[in-house]
Amino acid sequence: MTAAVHGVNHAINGVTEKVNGIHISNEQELDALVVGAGFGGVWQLKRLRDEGYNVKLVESGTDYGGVWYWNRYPGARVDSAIPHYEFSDPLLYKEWSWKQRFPDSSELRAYFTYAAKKWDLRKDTLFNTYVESATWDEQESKWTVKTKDGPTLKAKFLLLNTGFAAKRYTPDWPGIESFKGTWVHPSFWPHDEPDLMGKKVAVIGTGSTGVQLATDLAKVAGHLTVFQRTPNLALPMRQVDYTNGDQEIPRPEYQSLFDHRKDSFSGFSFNFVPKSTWDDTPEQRQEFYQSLWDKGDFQYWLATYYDMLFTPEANKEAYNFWRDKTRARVKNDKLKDILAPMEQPHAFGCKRISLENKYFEIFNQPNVSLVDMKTNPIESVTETGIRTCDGTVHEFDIVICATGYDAITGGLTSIDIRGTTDQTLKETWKDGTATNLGMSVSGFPNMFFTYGPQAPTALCNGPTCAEIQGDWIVDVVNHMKVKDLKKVEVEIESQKAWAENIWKLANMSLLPSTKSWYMGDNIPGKPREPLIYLGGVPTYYKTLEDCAKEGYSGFKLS
Ligand SMILES: Cc1cc2nc3c(=O)[nH]c(=O)nc-3n(C[C@H](O)[C@H](O)[C@H](O)COP(=O)(O)OP(=O)(O)OC[C@H]3O[C@@H](n4cnc5c(N)ncnc54)[C@H](O)[C@@H]3O)c2cc1C
Repeated sequence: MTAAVHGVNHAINGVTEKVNGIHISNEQELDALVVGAGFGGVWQLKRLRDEGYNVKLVESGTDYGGVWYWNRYPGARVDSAIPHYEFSDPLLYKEWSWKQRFPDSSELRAYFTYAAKKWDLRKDTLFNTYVESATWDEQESKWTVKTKDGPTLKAKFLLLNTGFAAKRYTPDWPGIESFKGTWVHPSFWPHDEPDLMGKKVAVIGTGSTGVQLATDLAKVAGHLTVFQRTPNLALPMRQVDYTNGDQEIPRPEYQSLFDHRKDSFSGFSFNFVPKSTWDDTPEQRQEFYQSLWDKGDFQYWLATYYDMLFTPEANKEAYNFWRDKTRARVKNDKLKDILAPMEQPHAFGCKRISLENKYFEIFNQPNVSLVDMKTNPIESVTETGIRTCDGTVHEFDIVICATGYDAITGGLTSIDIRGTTDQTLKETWKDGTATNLGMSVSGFPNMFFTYGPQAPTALCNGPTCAEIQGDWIVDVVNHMKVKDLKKVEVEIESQKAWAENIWKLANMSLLPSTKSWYMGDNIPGKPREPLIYLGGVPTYYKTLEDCAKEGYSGFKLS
């Protein structure tokens, strides 16, 4: 018996059928099931297969790329410069050439297609396959994983690479369903590009996505209205086109660069300088800030004085430089005060810093206006547009709701995961997240995740995290095989110690002083807690290494 879902046939009751062109039997038993086809999942599928395991990858989308599969909105591009933002395998990087220093979403998708071909991944990948639930079977020491309208799979290891952005968030403004125009979350951007030329367009939200969208749409929209709740302290990107095929960093230097990503606080090849803001004279400081500013990338954020994220005065100094630079780019005094206020709105760098390409200049255009949601919030959505609290109805053909995600934990808690008790992961984390090493949870044996809570995650370059965490997970799997073990489980005491460490590090920084998704603030009812490990990649890497050397201390192996 077969059933067709999204044009895909799958097996029911144990009959082997073809899913996405690959043979899969219901309740097929695997060494590992990898969920998610972004950097994390793809790296693990490749590594585990190289080690000879029987492994499959399932992905709810129809192709590789993870966030770059979903995010096709105008202007979507990565803020991590290449070659940092790619896999470290010479088989890939020796032949792949990028067109730009910060590639756009379509180029990143092309890169994933190339990687999938080189690594021959498709034969072990099931697309259109959303994991709904996973249940631990204590007798068998295996996970039973159910997919929506698809096969059920059994695996010794459940490896979740569901990313930080799998659960979209739209505020529940009254009347959204009554809007007669197009309402879209940018990560569900239609594959058939809508024609926005001359249209009345709203972009709600000025996170990284909002900034990128607004910059691009200001060029085509008849009128663009940007709704800003919080100023984005965005930095100049300094894009470079590699039109002649020459990449900025020569290929022979790549391997060393990849090897040293783990030595950088944020997984790139730069670090905070071992100098306080006040070690320099005011003139030296201006010169140093300017040099970082000119380099573009995240350097003004993550290659600056070491005390910038930790002391309010140092942070304010960094803000003031940013503010003066930015205000000089905006002509209208009122808009200057909304976009780059004289008074620092929040700690610099404690919300995700975005990179921009002439974003602030769009507000000098006659077809662009800005609504300050701090003083004039959205009250409701009408048939024709958005009503703000001052009573104005702003009319739109299309509203792009760039309001982000239930970030970092939402993708994991959306799956009904039950471990050694009947309590789901969502219930387990109801009052706060608890993990060991930001990769595993007590009561959920043989389950690991990457780019999740209590790890460097959003403060770390994506591929760096994917490889560091993925390699560590593969080592655990190998260790279990060599020692003929069935079950690896977090000890509750090590989990408690890790949570304390997360808070301790966060409290040393300015992070808790700022409302952001790093602290769970953007989702009503979400516990307020640091979702990110602030010790930096080198310390995190060493902690993982030590844990492995000590025979996986903090874990019970049986
Ligand atoms: C708009 C945007 C811009 C970003 N820019 C940067 C940047 O500049 N630099 C940087 O380092 N990082 C950036 N990131 C972070 C980015 O998430 C990482 O760089 C990297 O892509 C993480 O890879 P991943 O494999 O962990 O997750 P993802 O790329 O998010 O992939 C996860 C995949 O899992 C799938 N999935 C989720 N749940 C299920 C389920 N239940 N069943 C089946 N499949 C599922 C999803 O469909 C998705 O394809 C950005 C993220 C976003 C959203």
